[in-house]
Amino acid sequence: MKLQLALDRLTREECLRIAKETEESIDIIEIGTGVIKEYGMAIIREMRALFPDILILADMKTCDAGKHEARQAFEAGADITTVMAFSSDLTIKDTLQVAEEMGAQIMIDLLEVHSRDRLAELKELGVQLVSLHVGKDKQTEGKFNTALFSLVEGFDFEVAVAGGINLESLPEITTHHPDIIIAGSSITGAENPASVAAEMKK
Ligand SMILES: O=C(CO)[C@H](O)[C@H](O)COP(=O)(O)O
Repeated sequence: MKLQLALDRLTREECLRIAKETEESIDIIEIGTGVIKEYGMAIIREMRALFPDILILADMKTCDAGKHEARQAFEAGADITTVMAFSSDLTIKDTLQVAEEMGAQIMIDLLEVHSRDRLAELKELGVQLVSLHVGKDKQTEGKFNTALFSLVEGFDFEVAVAGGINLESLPEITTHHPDIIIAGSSITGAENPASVAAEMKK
């Protein structure tokens, strides 16, 4: 089970500091969508240079122009980039093709997707990695809960989970054996990010 640190709504300096403080406990550094909007591909390049041995995920949340955006992220040094599950099948196919060509990976973000039919279509398209995700705004109505695993039950996907996950909710979530736990604000907003990340990893 990998731990992915989501760096969202932070300055460049905060991203670098928190990644440095937590690097021993994390397997994947996620450059959040808002951070990419602020700093562009430059921050992915910078993180790649600073953390050559940690996987980097660019949370591009691509929903169109898939080939171009996937290439952009991978050329900047990302190992994984995200594509929205509601995107056209053509977009998903194109990004999977670019990932294969470049030896990288696509994570399909299931944000607001509730239909298992769509999961079957994603499987058919060749998707391997999906993320069950309760968005930031939706978290005001409730954070990630284990009932959400029913969407992917019976499908052979690698599964990441995200949406306000913290030390309190983690033990129940891990009983479902997701492949990747994504934690953002519970680490980045903590007084001591390194100790929360270490505790989560443990
Ligand atoms: O993709 C995201 C927001 O769209 C976040 O990376 C994800 O939700 C994890 O952050 P948090 O633990 O703060 O919810």
